Amino acid sequence: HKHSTSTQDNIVQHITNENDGEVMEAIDTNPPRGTRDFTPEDMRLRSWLFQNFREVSRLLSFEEVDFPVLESEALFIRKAGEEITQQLYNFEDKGGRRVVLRPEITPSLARLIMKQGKSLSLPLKWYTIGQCWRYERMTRGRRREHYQWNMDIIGISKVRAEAELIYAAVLLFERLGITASDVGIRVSSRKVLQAVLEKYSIPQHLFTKVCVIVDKLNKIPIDEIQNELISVGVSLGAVKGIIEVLSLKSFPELEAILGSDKEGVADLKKLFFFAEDYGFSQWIQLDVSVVRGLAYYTGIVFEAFDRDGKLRAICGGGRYDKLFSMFGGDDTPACGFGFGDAVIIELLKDKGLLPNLSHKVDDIVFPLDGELEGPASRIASALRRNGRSVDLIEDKRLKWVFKHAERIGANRLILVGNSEWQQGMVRVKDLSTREESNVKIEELC
Ligand SMILES: OCc1cccc(Br)n1
Repeated sequence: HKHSTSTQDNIVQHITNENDGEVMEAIDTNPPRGTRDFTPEDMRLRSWLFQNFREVSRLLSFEEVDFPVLESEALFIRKAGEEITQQLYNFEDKGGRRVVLRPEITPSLARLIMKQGKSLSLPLKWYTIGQCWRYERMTRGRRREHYQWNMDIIGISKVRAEAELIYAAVLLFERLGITASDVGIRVSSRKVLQAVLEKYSIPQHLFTKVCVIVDKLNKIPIDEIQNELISVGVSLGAVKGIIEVLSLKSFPELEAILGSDKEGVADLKKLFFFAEDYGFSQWIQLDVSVVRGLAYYTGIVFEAFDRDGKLRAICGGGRYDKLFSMFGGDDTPACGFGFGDAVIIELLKDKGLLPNLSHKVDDIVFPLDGELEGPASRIASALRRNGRSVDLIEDKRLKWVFKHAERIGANRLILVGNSEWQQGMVRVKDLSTREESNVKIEELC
């Protein structure tokens, strides 16, 4: 029997075990704060999404790789004040090592590439789908984990690599039924911001901090952006200049301020030129306010957004040519993107594009009475060896079995009955045509 005492968080049920009277507290059935369980229905949707990630990766000849979710904390200690490094899910393990549940994938990828060194032939195109973590005070009640599809191209310095990546994201959207009228991709280059800082002779060491602050544009009030820029040492004149450039949305405007020979402008023009051949021109737009919030981006950056403006960025990425040297390795050109598993599902819901996925089984095998359980198992295992998914049912009434067959969308209901079995037959009901017939065992598979 149970008696309940209410505590701070929830009703704690003390179930008194009638055998030895020991009071055992019922477990809390919720997963840890900020994490999710995936029921079979949830998992079908997630697997459907991930299968699309994998298929696009295959179409672009990317190879799958994987890394531990647990990483050394040192991989993510950066001084640029990024949100991602201020919310590390970090702890000390029993060996006294400072470790984290990784907040992103790219540093692990760079670590593995550095580890393999000269034995790797470049360029390479790698992808992975992995769970990433952050430890955010629950004041904001946001998730603490999500899965990210990462695509990275290492060893190509030309803008062709960014075009391949943006094309991969567009291909994924198209596969899910999303069009360029649902989603746009804002594109810019940090080299543009670099040029602005040079124009106002802002010291180079402020570059990543300025990028991280400017990434908050349209997320926090503009005067807070200005105050943060000033607080890291940017002059008021430069702040005005930065804000002005960030509002630019066309190449003529940009060239008027920076000149057309600037590397950043040339890269972007090339990307827009490639977009014609790839067929994703309708998806991309120049938007200099896009900088992305990661310290290590150095060139073209991009992020996909829903044109209704209701959701956070769907995916984002860019070029990070300095990450390897930051880790003490050789300079290696690199670019990539991350694509989370949460915002895209919200977008599909909003657009009525969620797929209708049900539990699919080929055959249900059911012995009509007790002593036919052996033959039923034999039939089930033969069918399974022939690649058919089989649900072998026992201890149920026939009425339940028929309903169950309908519920899980089985193709055939195979009833093992005495008289048929004596003739080496079983009764088969085709659940799509509703036809019933006796079938020889050997003709079943
Ligand atoms: O994209 C930022 C991020 C990183 C780790 C976990 C979650 Br949820 N979100």
